[in-house]
Amino acid sequence: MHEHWLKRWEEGRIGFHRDSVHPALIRHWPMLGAVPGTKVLVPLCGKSLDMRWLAEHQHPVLGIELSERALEQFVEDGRGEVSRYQQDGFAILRQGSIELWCGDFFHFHIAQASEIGAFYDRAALIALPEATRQRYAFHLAQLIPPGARGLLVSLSRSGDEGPPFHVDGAEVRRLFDPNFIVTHLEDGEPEANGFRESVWALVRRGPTTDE
Ligand SMILES: C[S@@+](CC[C@H](N)C(=O)[O-])C[C@H]1O[C@@H](n2cnc3c(N)ncnc32)[C@H](O)[C@@H]1O
Repeated sequence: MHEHWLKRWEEGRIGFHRDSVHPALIRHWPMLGAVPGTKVLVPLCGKSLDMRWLAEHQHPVLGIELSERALEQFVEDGRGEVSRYQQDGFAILRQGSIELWCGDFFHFHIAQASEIGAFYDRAALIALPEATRQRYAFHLAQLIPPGARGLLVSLSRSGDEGPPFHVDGAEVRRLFDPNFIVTHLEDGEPEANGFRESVWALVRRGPTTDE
């Protein structure tokens, strides 16, 4: 699967990339209750402009992405000095308050996640095949402290060829319920290609949450 994504970036087959900030982020992030200053984890981040929006809203960002090309394109399109360094086997690019870790999300571990207090997933869960989605939900829960919040933009679709993979509401609940309080926020309009996004708020369960 890694080869698949690297090849897509090489060939510019990145139809998932949006040229504008996702409206669900703008609409729902402020209500989530993530305090400004809280660092946001963005798994499988691509070169998403949503990271810039988060940074502009006083959230340091930590994105993780397999493709170096994606991350180089992100900083090229941005403003400000870029620093590059290595840490724990990841090549890291930093621009302003955005740090981009190049490598496999599943190799990113709790010791590196100490400052993370929120997360944002748009098209990360749905980029992964079924068995890996289970692993993803568990891994994310390991990285997120109790009480931390996140926004998930998932996708259901007709047909079973992926990525993007079909992830319905029942699966979102099945995957995340054990470790998160899961709230359905909205369903997007059905798109001509049969895709339909759904938006969810997640709060990491733990001693500080009520449920
Ligand atoms: C569907 S794209 C979504 C990108 C971004 N979230 C967005 O909204 O534009 C999925 C991204 O995940 C990356 N990816 C896939 N598997 C990964 C992994 N195990 N670790 C890190 N990145 C991964 C791919 O290279 C691709 O850029």
